[in-house]
Amino acid sequence: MGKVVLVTGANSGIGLALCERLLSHDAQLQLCLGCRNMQRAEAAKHALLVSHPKAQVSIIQLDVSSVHSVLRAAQEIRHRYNRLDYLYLNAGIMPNPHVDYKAFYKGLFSGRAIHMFSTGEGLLTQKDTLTSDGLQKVFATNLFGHFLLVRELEPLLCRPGCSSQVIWTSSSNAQRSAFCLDDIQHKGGVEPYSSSKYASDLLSLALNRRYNSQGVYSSVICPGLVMTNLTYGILPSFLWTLIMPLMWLLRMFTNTFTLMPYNGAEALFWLFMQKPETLDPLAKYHSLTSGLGNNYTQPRKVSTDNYVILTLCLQKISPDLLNSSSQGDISLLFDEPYLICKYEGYFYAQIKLES
Ligand SMILES: NC(=O)C1=CN([C@@H]2O[C@H](COP(=O)(O)OP(=O)(O)OC[C@H]3O[C@@H](n4cnc5c(N)ncnc54)[C@H](OP(=O)(O)O)[C@@H]3O)[C@@H](O)[C@H]2O)C=CC1
Ligand SMILES: CC(C)=CCC[C@@H](C)[C@H]1CC[C@H]2C3=C(CC[C@]12C)[C@@]1(C)CCC(=O)[C@@H](C)[C@@H]1CC3
Repeated sequence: MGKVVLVTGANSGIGLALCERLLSHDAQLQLCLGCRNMQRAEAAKHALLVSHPKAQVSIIQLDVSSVHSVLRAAQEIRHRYNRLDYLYLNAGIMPNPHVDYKAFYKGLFSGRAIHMFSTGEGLLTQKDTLTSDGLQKVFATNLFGHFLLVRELEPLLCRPGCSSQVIWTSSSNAQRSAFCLDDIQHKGGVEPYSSSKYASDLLSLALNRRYNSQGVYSSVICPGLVMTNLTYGILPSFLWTLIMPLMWLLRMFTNTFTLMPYNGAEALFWLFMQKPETLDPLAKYHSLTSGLGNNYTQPRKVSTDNYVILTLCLQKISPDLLNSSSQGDISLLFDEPYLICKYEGYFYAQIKLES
């Protein structure tokens, strides 16, 4: 049986480009596309089969923002496969983005212009909404649903004598300043995207602590700035077309302008070929494209110094261990040295504080 790979958000952008690259590399793969929209999923499957007619590609309906959908999809995946070698947690959203042009012009003439272009730091805000579970949508999509998926697929990921990889599509937009322990869903802020990506970096560290001994290795990547549905939602397309020559020029100064989904998928693909035991749990793997168009992957330390290192150790406990909990309320109970985050009295996160 070939390796089993599940990719969330596989029907477009970086996820779809990754699937193309994986199938070109290994024709024996059993590739499962985790998508919320079946029509878009079928179109993606069709496109993959046109270039790889013999490939084994299946679809699982999965809305990562919905607890019910994740639980149902995980059950179906456990039924279909007896192993999972790679779990790509790639689906992500940045709803209703707004560019702060004042900060942009200020940044242009500061010494941090390149940093601003490669991280988007301080330039973007978003308006979040609620899911039907009553959770903040960005948190539920980019982080919580994926966490539930990992937990629910544990029996396929943790197999004696075998190793598996969990790979998060994070971002260099992940910022410590956007993440607040008292508000992990980012209910009260305007940078839920940045907050959710920072939390995914922390969560990946925690997953490594918890699962490495069972052969499961978690990594985070940043694909760079890639032109996809997500980025086309930030500026009107005519503006992107206008500034495109500038973006190609900027590649000479920052290799983070990968621009094409194929390039953005570089680090995701690179990780596929690594021995997971050799990976650095404290690294974020960046897809980079040089001015001459060469792709490569570079590990950079996840920014965890100069402030408290937070380790999210997420676990599943029985409902009776927790008392009252209202639907959609991820509440935090302080229990030194842990913060316990609960959801429907069932899932909770232990956030250990270290100095
Ligand atoms: N583009 C960029 O510059 C960067 C992107 N990223 C990250 O890369 C990842 C992929 O994004 P990208 O390819 O750019 O953008 P796309 O919008 O092209 O892809 C996002 C994918 O996620 C899927 N998705 C969104 N919400 C859900 C959900 N609730 N359940 C299941 N699938 C969902 C989308 O499905 P549907 O088609 O149905 O909407 C789509 O397939 C994201 O995590 C993003 O944050 C990180 C850094 C930079
Ligand atoms: C209006 C003009 C002339 C320029 C505006 C440029 C910004 C819209 C653009 C500059 C850096 C970009 C960037 C991202 C979004 C668009 C920018 C802010 C991201 C935040 C997109 C999502 C990610 O995850 C990051 C890695 C990107 C970092 C750079």
